[in-house]
Amino acid sequence: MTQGTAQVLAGPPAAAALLDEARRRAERLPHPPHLALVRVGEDPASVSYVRGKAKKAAEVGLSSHVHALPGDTTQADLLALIGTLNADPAVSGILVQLPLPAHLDPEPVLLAVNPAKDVDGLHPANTGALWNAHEGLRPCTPAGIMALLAHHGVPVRGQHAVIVGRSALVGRPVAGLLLNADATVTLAHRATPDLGAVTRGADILIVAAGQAHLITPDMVRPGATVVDVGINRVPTEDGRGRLTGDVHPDVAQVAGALTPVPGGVGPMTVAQLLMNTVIAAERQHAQPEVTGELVR
Ligand SMILES: Nc1nc2c(c(=O)[nH]1)N[C@@H](CN(C=O)c1ccc(C(=O)N[C@@H](CCC(=O)O)C(=O)O)cc1)CN2
Repeated sequence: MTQGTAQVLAGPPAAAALLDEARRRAERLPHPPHLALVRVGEDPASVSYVRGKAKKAAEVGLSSHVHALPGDTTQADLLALIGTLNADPAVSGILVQLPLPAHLDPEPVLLAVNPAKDVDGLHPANTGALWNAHEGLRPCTPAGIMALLAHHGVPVRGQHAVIVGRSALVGRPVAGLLLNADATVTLAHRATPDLGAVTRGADILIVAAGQAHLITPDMVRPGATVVDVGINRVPTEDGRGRLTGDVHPDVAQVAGALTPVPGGVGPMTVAQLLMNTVIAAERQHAQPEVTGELVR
């Protein structure tokens, strides 16, 4: 590490290691694990993320199918598809790409996925397992963050981790994972008074607030590890826009280590999804009664 410039916690090498492990474990199964990707509507970011997931699945020897439903799909039709995928023993994992169009309620949809096939880790059976440190499937971005820290040798045990943002997709579950890894955890959010006073106490600062450059250098303890989960598209003169994180680039002058955007946490989300699909397939192979309609 150069003085005054944070070590870069790059996502691609950590993601490659996770994908290698997924490929090796998938090869040991009698059939390639199958991932069902459900997308409703044509939101450009969702189209791109789902395409990326299917492409990476093929690269590691998993089969996948994109169930692309029209934007005016009803809640009943979406639930019927989930029911069909739950009942199909050839389907190892089911992912419903978020966000869903505004007329659909995501909660009953996530609740309908068989927890054993819930490779997004968002079913209450899996979030409950996470908070009780029981076996289950863990949400992809949070588990990817833990794998990224481990890959780069960042210790977690005994560290004070501060998380900014309490979303179901990132903030809440990453708090549970850090707690399970013996960190002392503080969860900050939009109602936290004097956010800087809280973030300055962090050895590990995880920012998932969805607000470009929310975290400025004065809010970071010198030498801290900073994980930027933000993906904000900001306008550029050429009209194409540019991705930037929730952490101001000048934080690199203060932090000990920092994840870039893009190229940090993002690739870990996809790699962890494929790892989760392999884990789900392994458990279903060992315990076939959790597939099909028997367990909901
Ligand atoms: N059902 C889910 N929906 C969504 C999730 C999720 O985990 N489950 N996460 C996000 C989107 N997402 C995956 O779905 C995702 C976001 C970002 C990346 C990524 O690799 N980002 C790149 C930049 C990509 C770009 O140029 O646009 C990076 O950060 O380097 C992958 C997946 C919301 N929905």
